[in-house]
Amino acid sequence: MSADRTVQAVDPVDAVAMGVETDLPTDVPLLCRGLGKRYGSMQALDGLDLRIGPGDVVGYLGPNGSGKTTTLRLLTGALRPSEGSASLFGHDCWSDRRRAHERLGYVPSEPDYDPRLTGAELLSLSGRLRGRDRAADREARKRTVQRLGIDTGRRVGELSRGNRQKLALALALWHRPDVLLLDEPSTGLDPLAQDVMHDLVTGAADDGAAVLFSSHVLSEVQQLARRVVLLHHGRVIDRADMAELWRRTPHRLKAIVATAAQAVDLAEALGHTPGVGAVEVEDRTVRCRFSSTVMNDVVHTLAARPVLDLSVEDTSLDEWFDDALDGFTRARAHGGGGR
Ligand SMILES: Nc1ncnc2c1ncn2[C@@H]1O[C@H](COP(=O)(O)OP(=O)(O)OP(=O)(O)O)[C@@H](O)[C@H]1O
Repeated sequence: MSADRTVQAVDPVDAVAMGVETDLPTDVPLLCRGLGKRYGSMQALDGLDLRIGPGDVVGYLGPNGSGKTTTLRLLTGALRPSEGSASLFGHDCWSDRRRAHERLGYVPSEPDYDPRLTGAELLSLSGRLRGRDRAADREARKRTVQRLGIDTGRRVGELSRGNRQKLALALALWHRPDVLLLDEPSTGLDPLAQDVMHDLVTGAADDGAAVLFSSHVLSEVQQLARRVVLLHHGRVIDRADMAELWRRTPHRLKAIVATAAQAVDLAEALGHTPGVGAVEVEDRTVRCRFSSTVMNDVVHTLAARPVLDLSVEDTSLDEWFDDALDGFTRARAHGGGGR
């Protein structure tokens, strides 16, 4: 087999694992291969393999200090890797930073712009630095600013944390980047601004951007991410596809009916529905767990009865997160570990 055919046949991440050298693929928006970073003797990131394609949205999770910001800073070229490489569209994030970052939008965890500049000045500077200052570009900046509700006449030093975050989002998004990196993007945002941010990020992905965002807000991750990667002490300990997590993890249901007798009747009906488990009755309240695959059966059972109040909790990500961390901690206690 020729070298070219080897490159086409083998996924670059797999290729690294197999010890096959490939060129950096120019059609892959974001690729990390064995990426590592040491601060002195402390290994903050260890052997990260990650590939993100167009339109993919990856939630990057992990406890404090697990290496999320370090990864994002390696991808922006602010840090030099100690091992491995990171590339955007085939351009190395450290040695070929200028080209790598032409199509990048980045929201840092602590936006620290020159406090003397106004938002308008920063946005205009961003346009000039990108060589994008035509009427259409100025219009795009205006639209993004309006969506986020930013007063661009104020100096950065006078802005609240939330308004500085909105400005960081505008700077990252107005030019429609092909790769979007967001470090805890909802920090400081009120619920309305969080919704706008979610719409903007989803819109960018729908337009084909590859998105990697870190977050501690699991409900937000559940809403935005198509995949999740869990980091602990600098190492990936689990990865999951959100669609698969939705399918396989149970929902928790709580229904309140008018009388204790109705509660017993509902519990019996639910108990006879395949896919429903852990049915409990307490006075007028019925609780159970069910998987997404039997959602319609559960709805039919409920619809035939006089339910006064109903709540369904989606627990997929919380349970996965807790289980994965528990499993990793137990494995380490027994001398193992995981990637
Ligand atoms: N400049 C630095 N010098 C030394 N150690 C650092 C430096 N930056 C980060 N670290 C250490 O590297 C590890 C990973 O830090 P990092 O900020 O990447 O974690 P994180 O997952 O983003 O955490 P958080 O969720 O709290 O933001 C931590 O132990 C941190 O103390």
